[in-house]
Amino acid sequence: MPYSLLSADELFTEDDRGSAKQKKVKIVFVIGGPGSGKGTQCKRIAQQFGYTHLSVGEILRQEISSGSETGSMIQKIMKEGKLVPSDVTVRLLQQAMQGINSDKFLIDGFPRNEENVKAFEDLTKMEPEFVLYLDCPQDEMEKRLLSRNEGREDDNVETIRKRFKVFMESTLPTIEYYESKGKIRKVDAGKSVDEVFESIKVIFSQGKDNKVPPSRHKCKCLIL
Ligand SMILES: Nc1ncnc2c1ncn2[C@@H]1O[C@H](COP(=O)(O)OP(=O)(O)OP(=O)(O)O)[C@@H](O)[C@H]1O
Ligand SMILES: Nc1ccn([C@@H]2O[C@H](COP(=O)(O)O)[C@@H](O)[C@H]2O)c(=O)n1
Ligand SMILES: [Mg+2]
Repeated sequence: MPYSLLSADELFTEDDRGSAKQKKVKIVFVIGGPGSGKGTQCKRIAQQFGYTHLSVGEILRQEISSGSETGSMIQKIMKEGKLVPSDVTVRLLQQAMQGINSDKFLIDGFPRNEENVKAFEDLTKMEPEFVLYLDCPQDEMEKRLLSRNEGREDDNVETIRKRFKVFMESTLPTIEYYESKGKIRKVDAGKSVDEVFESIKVIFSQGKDNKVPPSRHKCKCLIL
């Protein structure tokens, strides 16, 4: 089945179509290693700053729960700590976004690799306003995941280590790509939940365009 993503036309509301005005949808991506606190902080950001929080991992887990063939394919990949093909991920993300009437999306756990970035850019022709990067030491992330107790099949030492490897090899280059575009807003996520949120609040409070000086994350350029 061919997958399509939100087209520019689909981003018009009924009212907007009448007055030929485009609905401006603002997107913020939230990335960080497994257990860096993406879900925890996104809940707070959504509450305080009026964003719609979409966790891509959660969207994929819902597909698993639906019992579909795609769901069983996703389940196998997740158990291995690997990444789901981008056409599947982006289609499910699109469906979730289309089902919600919001102009501010906080997309948690996306993008995870170069393929995710490319699929999103190609299909939506949209870019995030900025990318929040939760930077956390690996030993702290591992400790958090091993005491999370939410019954996730991928929260075991073996899979956690694989997820760290995928983060280093596949996700860090996407951070470098957005850094080269001046879009990374990095926070130290190794502190307490309250302290991390204090740093995040500064970023989300910087005027309507969220224009804050980019963080000084050293990186190489990712050629897409
Ligand atoms: N700053 C923090 N200090 C201590 N514990 C935290 C902190 N942030 C989150 N936690 C806890 O760590 C665990 C992982 O947090 P969370 O689920 O938010 O991470 P995540 O980045 O979404 O992980 P994943 O990528 O696996 O979905 C949770 O049990 C959460 O309560
Ligand atoms: N863009 C993404 C996001 C997630 N996955 C898969 O889901 C797993 C869990 O994601 P969390 O954000 O909840 O940690 C992740 O390990 C991947 O298997 C993905 O493939 N692509
Ligand atoms: Mg999460």
